[in-house]
Amino acid sequence: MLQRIENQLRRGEDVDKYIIKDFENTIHMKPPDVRGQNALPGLARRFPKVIITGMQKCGTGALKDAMTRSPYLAWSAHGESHFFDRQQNYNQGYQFYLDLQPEVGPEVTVFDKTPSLLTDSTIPPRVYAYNPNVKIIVILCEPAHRTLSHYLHAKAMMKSQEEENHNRHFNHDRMHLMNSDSFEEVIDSAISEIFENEEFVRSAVFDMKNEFRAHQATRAAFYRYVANPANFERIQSIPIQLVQRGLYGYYLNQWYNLFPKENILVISSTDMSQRPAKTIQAVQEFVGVPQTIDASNFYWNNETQHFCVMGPEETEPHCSRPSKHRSGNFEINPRTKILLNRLYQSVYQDLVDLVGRDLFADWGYE
Ligand SMILES: Nc1ncnc2c1ncn2[C@@H]1O[C@H](COP(=O)(O)OS(=O)(=O)O)[C@@H](OP(=O)(O)O)[C@H]1O
Repeated sequence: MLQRIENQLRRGEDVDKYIIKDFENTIHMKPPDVRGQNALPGLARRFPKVIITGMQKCGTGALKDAMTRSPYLAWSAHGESHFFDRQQNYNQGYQFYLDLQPEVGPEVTVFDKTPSLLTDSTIPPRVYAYNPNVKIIVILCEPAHRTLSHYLHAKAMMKSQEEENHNRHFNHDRMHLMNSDSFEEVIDSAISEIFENEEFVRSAVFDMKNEFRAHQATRAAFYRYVANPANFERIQSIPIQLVQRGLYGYYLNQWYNLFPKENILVISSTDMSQRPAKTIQAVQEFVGVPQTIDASNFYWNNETQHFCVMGPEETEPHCSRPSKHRSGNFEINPRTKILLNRLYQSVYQDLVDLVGRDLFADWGYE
């Protein structure tokens, strides 16, 4: 298995020179019997054949809600498994993962949705070691807006955790930033930290007087930062995560290096949001289940400005909750938008090289 992963990782080029390959001690070497378990007759827990790996805050919840309307698709009643990305879960092995799954018939495909999987370099080899035939779904959204949505989400989570006096998986040492600082201040401080040792790039990114031309240097410095093992712990802190998780091309490349292209479906959050029926039809085709979810399962909700999903008959409709924390209620200030655009435009081509530009025309990057 290890040799197979190493051979696969050698296929990629260019972006790969920044990629971490030191995963030997981080994976379970013996794969589970996915095929045998999933072929059991009658009701049984079944291993996920499909994983929605991201992107966090890009509409993974809406995608999951729509998918679970199909009688041929099911996900865990425990919610996001965090099996591959939380060491305490992964250490417990595949039986632990199986125990989280729903009991369903053999005609049902179980899927996992854990949107924090996409942007952690240790995860793709773990998922490959689990099942090299697994199908991966990734939903992507405009990365600058994603940082805002992630910030609001983190703040709201932190507030509710404080209220519950509940110390879950947040890094409280660094969370002081989130308590007092505005979104703009948090982004400034994250960018300063990422380019702490890259004076030329840092000055260029923050320079509002001159046209930004340092795309190549910014890309290289950003990738050096995320690939440096000395930064792995810092990357887990919310201020850095907000910015680092927009490196879609860099992280997607690690999945494409391991898995066949036809096993990865990348969709756009704009499509999910504006054309949910078409999107979910593409998902059903990719997963290989009968087309049971179509336009009749969606209706527009003016209050949330999103489609709600309904059906089959015996189930309640579901609409995303209107909330004052929704990023659609906020504007990013123009200077912060420029900073974030400079970063993400510097790395945009790596994403385009993998999945083309058609999906992202509405980002305004061209
Ligand atoms: N129905 C529907 N269709 C498409 N997109 C929708 C829908 N409802 C919500 N949204 C968007 O999803 C954003 C939340 O993304 P996630 O569900 O991936 O968040 S999470 O990572 O699971 O917390 C969420 O971001 P925020 O509004 O900032 O919360 C929305 O932009």
